[in-house]
Amino acid sequence: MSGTNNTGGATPPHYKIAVGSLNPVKIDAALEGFRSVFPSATFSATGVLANPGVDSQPLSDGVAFLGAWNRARHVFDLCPDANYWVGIQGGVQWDTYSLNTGEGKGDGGQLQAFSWIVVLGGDRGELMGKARTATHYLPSDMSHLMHFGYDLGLAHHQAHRGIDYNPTDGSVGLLTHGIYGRDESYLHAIILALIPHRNPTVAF
Ligand SMILES: O=P(O)(O)OP(=O)(O)OP(=O)(O)OC[C@H]1O[C@@H](n2cnc3c(O)ncnc32)[C@H](O)[C@@H]1O
Repeated sequence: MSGTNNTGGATPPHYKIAVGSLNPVKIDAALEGFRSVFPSATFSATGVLANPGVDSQPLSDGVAFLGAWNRARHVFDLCPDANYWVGIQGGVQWDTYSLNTGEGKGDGGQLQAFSWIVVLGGDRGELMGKARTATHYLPSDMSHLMHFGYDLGLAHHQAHRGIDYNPTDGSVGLLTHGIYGRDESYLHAIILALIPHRNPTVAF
């Protein structure tokens, strides 16, 4: 993939990333993550509508991971000419360590919010990296609403009427007053999910 440019220097290799989402925050985070992990290459990223194969609001760690994996596999099928395939899936899970209820599950417990990221590479998508974003806890009024079927965005809207989150900051950005946004949380996890790709001779 490398050649020479008209100044005589080597042209850096270019790689295509296919992201299983039309959400610009996810696509931009994936692109930025690849660029920071592989600074001597160039990248372009395309978002594609991929099927997570799970509920739109996953309620467990495992289902959220499955959503990320399904998105990555689906975008692999849809974009065979890409070099990397990325699935990002948000989810929530009842805290098993909650001291509030002693049960840590169901209404009255605390909800953790996070996303899973799966990055596939290799000719057949056989090289997989995965990572979970940082976790934050949702306020109890939101957890209550989500217990009754609201998704995260709707629960925010309902619980904090008048203070809508912006898509880039997301839930975590609203709750940290803009110190740590959804974009940054995706970026950090993309970098971690690229560890096997950055170290292809190491077994994970
Ligand atoms: O278009 P896709 O890729 O599906 O992106 P999404 O924004 O819907 O995000 P996810 O499917 O990954 O997240 C699952 C649910 O959680 C919601 N969600 C995820 N992150 C959020 C955040 O930071 N703030 C508010 N809602 C969020 C989202 O709207 C979904 O209903």
